Amino acid sequence: MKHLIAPSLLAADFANLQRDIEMVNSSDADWFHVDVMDGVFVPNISFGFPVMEAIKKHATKPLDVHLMIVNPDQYIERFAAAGASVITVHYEACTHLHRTVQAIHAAGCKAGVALNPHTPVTLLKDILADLDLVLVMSVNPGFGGQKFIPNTLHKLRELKAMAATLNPELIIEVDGGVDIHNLGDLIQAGATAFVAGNAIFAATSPKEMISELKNLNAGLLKV
Ligand SMILES: O=C(CO)[C@@H](O)[C@H](O)COP(=O)(O)O
Ligand SMILES: [Fe+2]
Repeated sequence: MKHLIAPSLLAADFANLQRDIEMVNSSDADWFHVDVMDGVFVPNISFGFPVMEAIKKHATKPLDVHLMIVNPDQYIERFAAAGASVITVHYEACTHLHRTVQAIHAAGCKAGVALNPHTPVTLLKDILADLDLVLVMSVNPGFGGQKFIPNTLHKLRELKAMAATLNPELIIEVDGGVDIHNLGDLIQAGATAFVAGNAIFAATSPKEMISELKNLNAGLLKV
């Protein structure tokens, strides 16, 4: 299956959000990546329900919601009601991760778990079969426009090997510092979905950059 591209609206122009959403609607992108930050789990605050509901009103593609918040359980149903298709919680923010994943599924969404750069993928072994997606953070969460951490490539390879036996359908998403230069290596390492903020919205033509990212021919790269 062709890899998925999820432009991160964190890098969009919030004063022209509808324009940027419509650009993504008409592009080769697959999902909208929606970064929710609470100022507690991460040292930054992005936006909450009113903005997400406004995004949902205009978006014609699924919302891939990345919750960088403590106590995500408290808000699963509200994020589902606000239009999330995928809800990803952080491993580091969940005491009862299995229960949280069940709650995401009960709310009718795909369930994802995100790992900070320091968190080993092996910690997901006993829950991998219950997940739809694992999001491997390739920067420390909290900000767009950061530099890609190269160790991510090892983590992706390890996760791909684990998923081959435990959950072959798993979507392996990578988030942070992804661009046209490292995308090929990331595909080869096993990632199947790519978040990109700066690489898209700071490009001369964001829509063309989405097409370049989407159509990078992984077939020409030896997987
Ligand atoms: O979750 C996050 C940051 O915490 C990301 O989704 C960023 O928004 C990605 O931005 P770039 O690194 O691609 O600019
Ligand atoms: Fe994100």
